[in-house]
Amino acid sequence: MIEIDGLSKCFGKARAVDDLTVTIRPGLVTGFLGPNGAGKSTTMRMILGLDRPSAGRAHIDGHRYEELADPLRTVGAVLDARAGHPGQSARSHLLGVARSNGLARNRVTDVLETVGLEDVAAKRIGTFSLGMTQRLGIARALLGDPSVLLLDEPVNGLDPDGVLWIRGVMRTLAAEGRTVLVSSHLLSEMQDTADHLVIISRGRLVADESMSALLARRSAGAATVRSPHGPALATVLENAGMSVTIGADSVLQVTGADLDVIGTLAFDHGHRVDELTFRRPSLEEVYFDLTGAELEYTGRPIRTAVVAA
Ligand SMILES: Nc1ncnc2c1ncn2[C@@H]1O[C@H](COP(=O)(O)OP(=O)(O)OP(=O)(O)O)[C@@H](O)[C@H]1O
Repeated sequence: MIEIDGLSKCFGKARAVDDLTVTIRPGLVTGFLGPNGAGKSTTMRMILGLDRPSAGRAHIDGHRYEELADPLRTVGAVLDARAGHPGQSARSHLLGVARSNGLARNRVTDVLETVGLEDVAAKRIGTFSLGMTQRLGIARALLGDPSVLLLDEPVNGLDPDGVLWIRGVMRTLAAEGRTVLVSSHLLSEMQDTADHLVIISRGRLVADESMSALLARRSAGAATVRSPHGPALATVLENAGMSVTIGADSVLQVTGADLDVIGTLAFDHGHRVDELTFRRPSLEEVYFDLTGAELEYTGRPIRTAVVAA
């Protein structure tokens, strides 16, 4: 379990992480989402004792990272998959990490097998593809058989096979009862992988909810209403305080009410309804609903330079 309490980090006057309080529970894949610069990496670095908090604390299984007697046995992390000397083989790199952390040699064979690198264990790391490098990073994180895993953007640059593989690994680790915290800006990837989401924006917590609860938020979803009396029904619904847009073939998109309320109003006013469905918002829509107004870096149109003749 990771317990974060009032965690803050200032770089000069800038607050990268601002009074963050959240608990990351075991047995789940928790997605850690936020726009670029939201403070995800800084938070992970503070959990791992790589950055000193300006205020607050982060505990892993009840202890600050610095207090852990055998850190690798408690927490494994992949912050930057690149590690080790490019001329070293994967096996000798892992053996070195095992030796310097007092871990049994046979763990190296175990983790090489877990990540599917046994056949290339003797190859030099420098010749590895990005996917193999990510696998090696995960092997290193698993060496101590830790109960907590932190992965910073693990699918960055991976091909679909690699993405699928990492997704499977995370799900398996969580199913084994471990705490898995994975940061990403790939929302669609999180939608398929995470059980729970922690979303931050400008260093502040904006959501800490199960994936299903987050997607069930009605604010970003809309009801589709198809009726031969579209415009008249739209007026009825608007008069009841709902927000209605009329699309092609007079199909209505309605927000601000549950389906049964819409259906009852239509019935009471004598409007036949041929379709009444609720479209669940995608994670992307919910995410922008939550963070959109607070994006640190928003795109601006590129101006074409005008060169004076
Ligand atoms: N060492 C540092 N010195 C100064 N500012 C920093 C430092 N590290 C991070 N920051 C700033 O802190 C803020 C949070 O950065 P951080 O890398 O934690 O965000 P992030 O959510 O991981 O972003 P990304 O998705 O782009 O990796 C940013 O404004 C960043 O510029």
